[in-house]
Order: sequence, then structure tokens, then C-alpha cells
Amino acid sequence: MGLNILSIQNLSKKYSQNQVLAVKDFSLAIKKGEIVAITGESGCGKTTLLRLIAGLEIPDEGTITIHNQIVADKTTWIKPEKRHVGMVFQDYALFPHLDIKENIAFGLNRVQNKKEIIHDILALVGLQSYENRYPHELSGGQQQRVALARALAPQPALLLLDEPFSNLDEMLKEQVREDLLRIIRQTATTTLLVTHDVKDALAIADRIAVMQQGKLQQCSYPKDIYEYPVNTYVARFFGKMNVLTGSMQNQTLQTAIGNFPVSRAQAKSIGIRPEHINLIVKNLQVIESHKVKGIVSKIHFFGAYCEVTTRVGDVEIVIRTDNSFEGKIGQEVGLEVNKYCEW
Ligand SMILES: Nc1ncnc2c1ncn2[C@@H]1O[C@H](COP(=O)(O)OP(=O)(O)OP(=O)(O)O)[C@@H](O)[C@H]1O
Repeated sequence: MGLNILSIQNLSKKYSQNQVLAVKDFSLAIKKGEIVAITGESGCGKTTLLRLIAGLEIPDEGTITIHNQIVADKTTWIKPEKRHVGMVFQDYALFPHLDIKENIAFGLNRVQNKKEIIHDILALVGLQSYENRYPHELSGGQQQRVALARALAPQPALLLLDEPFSNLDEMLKEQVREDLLRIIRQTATTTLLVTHDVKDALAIADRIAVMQQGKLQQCSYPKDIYEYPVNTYVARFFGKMNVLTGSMQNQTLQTAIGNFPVSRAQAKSIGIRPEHINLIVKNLQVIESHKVKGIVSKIHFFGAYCEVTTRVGDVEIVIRTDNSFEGKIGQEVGLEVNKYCEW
């Protein structure tokens, strides 16, 4: 277990007396060099959490520790500029009247070898020849790299990124995401990033924290959170999930599409991702050997794959198949579940 760079304990924040908590009893620890993504639906408190860590908001309850120093609790308040935190805002917040090297120099007031640092950081973000340009003379992706360079130049203990890809189109996003990840890894910077886009969270983060109405729902590794979400909110945030309730018999949940052994005595439902069901179409004998049969009710072609909705009794099950699916609506098919989670 490495050293925690950020530790948040029981953090709560309300903007006004008659408002609900924007952040509710939130706890999280981030290890040195880790990249953690905070995600959740709009208004769930992601930005508020980031602003509390940066020192742009004052918490009502809880403790924030950065690099072994308490920066906020009932009796402590450390100013943002003393927290060793670098922040990249959604709109990059570059100073329009300063050129790129002056923008980067902004956080380096008391540093001796300023010129050298600026040169190195511009090389790191691939903008060596742009140091005399002004922000409006750069593309969105380049502006973001300048904002990142400015945040990284003072070598912060913790980097905070607020929706780093929201101003970029889809084509550019992937490249910028790769660049950002390379730079963060190369500098081994501990990073907390806020994103509403689960694809970005899954692609970049070592761990993902999901919030709902100010509360942390789950913080896990990308594969675990995708395959074993703790509840249906987290499950559906990461894409479609077939949820089936059932009754328990001998540690087995009996559902409309078969019986599933479960590990918890109190399990009430199971969740199955559409790609975790095999659809058997061709060989009727094979279908016979599978106890679960359904009737195709909808087929959606999505280019790289097909989504086939199958009715089993009263239940509709969504299955992802490859794009060569040639079945027809009304056709009988067999279903074979190869992975599921339980709640
Ligand atoms: N300055 C403010 N004054 C009053 N309420 C605020 C303020 N900022 C945020 N809120 C409220 O706090 C809650 C959390 O907002 P926050 O911006 O942290 O959510 P978010 O998850 O970042 O949302 P989004 O993804 O839409 O940016 C919301 O109910 C929001 O309306």
C-alpha cells in the first residue's frame, strides 16, 4: 500500500441552509501516482467535491488531507495556493492577455530556474514552438495542453481536472485523452478527474468513484465497477444492464430466465450485461438443450454490433450480438448467460 496523497473523510457541503447537501458524508483516499475519476449524473456534486479539495469552497463537515497535511477541517483552513494542488478548469481559464510562456510562468513566481521549467514542460506537452503565442491563437486541444502545463509546472502533489474533454469534439477527444494520460503517467502525477463521460473514466482511470446526490456509491477498478456494480444506479450509469428479480431457493435465485446460484442469502436480483448473454439462433437442437428460450421482439443495428431484444415470458432481455446477426423478429432463440452480478 503506497502513501495516500489525498485523504477525504466524512466530507459534507451545503451551499445554503434550505438546500440539500451537494456533497454528503464523502470519504475517499488516493494513493501516490494513482488516477481516480469521479463520475455521476449531472448535479450529483462532482465539481463541488473538486472545489472543496482545491480550497475554492469551505466544507461544513469533514477533513481533507493532502500530502499528510490537513488542509481543511473544523479548525483548519489552508488557502488554495498553499495546498500543492494544480487545477485545470473546464474552460481552461488561460489568461488571454498573457502569452503561453507567461501563462505557464504564472504559478512559478518564486522559482529560480523558471525558464528551464517552462521549456521542459512545453516539451512534455508538445508545444515547444508555441511559447510566444496567445491563447486565442491555439486550438482547443492545444489550449488544454497549456492549461495542463500551467497546472503541472509547479509540480503539484495532486492534479485536479474538471471535465477535461468536454470542450473537444469526438475525433479530437481520443488523441487528447491519450496525450493527457501519457503526460500524467510520465510525471507520475496523482490525479483526480471529474467527468460525466463513463467512456473517459473507463479509459483513463485506475479507479472510478461514482456519486449520486452527493454520496459516494462505489469506488472500484474499472472492470469491477462495470461488471460488479453495487446497485442498479451504478450499473446503468455504465450502460445497459438486464435486471431480474427472483425468489431464493437453496442459495439459488429463481428468475424468469433461469436459476442463478448467488453468494448472499439476502440477494433479491441479478444483473446481466447485454454482452454477457450468448444468443443461439441457428441450430434448433442446441436451442432445445438450453432451457431458456425467447422470441426476438426488436433488433437494432449499431454498426459494430447488434442489440437484440428477446421476450422471455413477460420479461424483455437485451442481448448484444455481433453485427452479422441475421435473425428476424418473431423468431425463437436460445439464451445462454455467461456472467452476472447479484444484489
Ligand atoms: N454556487 C452554488 N450555489 C448554490 N448551489 C450550487 C452551487 N454550485 C452547485 N450548486 C448545487 O450543488 C449541487 C451539486 O452541483 P455540482 O456542480 O457540484 O454537480 P456536478 O455533478 O458537477 O454537475 P454537472 O455535471 O452538471 O457539472 C447541485 O444541486 C447544484 O445545483
